[in-house]
Amino acid sequence: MLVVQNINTYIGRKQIITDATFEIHPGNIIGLIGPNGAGKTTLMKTILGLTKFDGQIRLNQTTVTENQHAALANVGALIEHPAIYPFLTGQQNLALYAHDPADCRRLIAKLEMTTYIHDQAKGYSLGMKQKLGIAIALLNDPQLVILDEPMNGLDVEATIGVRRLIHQYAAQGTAFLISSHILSELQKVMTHAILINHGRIIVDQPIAEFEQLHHQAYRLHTENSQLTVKLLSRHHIQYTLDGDTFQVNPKDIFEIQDILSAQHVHLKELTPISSSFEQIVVQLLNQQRGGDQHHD
Ligand SMILES: Nc1ncnc2c1ncn2[C@@H]1O[C@H](COP(=O)(O)OP(=O)(O)OP(=O)(O)O)[C@@H](O)[C@H]1O
Repeated sequence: MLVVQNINTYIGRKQIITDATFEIHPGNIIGLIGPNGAGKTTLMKTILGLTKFDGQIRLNQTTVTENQHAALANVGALIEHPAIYPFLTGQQNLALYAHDPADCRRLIAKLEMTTYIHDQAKGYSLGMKQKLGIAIALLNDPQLVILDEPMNGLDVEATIGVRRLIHQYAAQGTAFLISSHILSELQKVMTHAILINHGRIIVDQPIAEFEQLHHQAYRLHTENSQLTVKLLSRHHIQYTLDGDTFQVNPKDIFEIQDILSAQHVHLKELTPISSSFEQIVVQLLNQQRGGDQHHD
């Protein structure tokens, strides 16, 4: 549905996105993850034809450029602050974009905006504005919805409501590209993860594959920790040590067993341990910085 190929985005003379390539298919919920300033918002704006870029963006075979937005008719978006007219009511704001009043009513009910939807939007709280912005993005059964930090300012119930809506729309084939710093929240909805750092995509994977490929470390416990330290160091094998427990990389476990066995150091434990999604992301970013394998 959406094909992004070799995108380079510039703001002024500064290159913000470098060589971004990925695809989004119907029903995908892509979590766009990355540190502050990584380029998430810029990438979203680029897809919406709002920045200067080179490379190819095609939505259903139709090209999007800075000046060609026809393909975006079926794309809903909430980027930075919702585009809301403060002197109109929430209802009037929705009506500006809606093709079908029934669609408005449905979204107002699902996002529980009934009590204030006839008030002027200028009096709305941050969360109320955010919900209205999400409702606008979801109007008219979009094929693709781009949401930048959608959970900003939402209370617990609204967060659950938005999550439910995302699942419902995705089940009907709508695709989502969602950025959030709340990884635990993204984890509840996303089917794929794109990790971006310094404007480059460093991971683009289905979530199951992502966790499987990146999560493992092994816990190692031997009968002689001091000798184990010496042997691992001598063979340049990376590890962390907490008390008597080592943590090592999966790729090294066979070599470690051979080394220890050659020196008659017996294993007491060698077991896979899983990391949280957050730990994996931190680890990947650390690796990018040339950092080590330490965990919190
Ligand atoms: N209008 C602008 N002028 C100059 N530089 C900009 C502009 N907008 C963004 N940038 C730069 O582009 C880079 C990416 O910014 P962007 O807002 O896309 O990051 P982000 O991943 O969305 O960050 P955050 O998580 O903090 O929202 C940053 O280095 C930022 O300083």
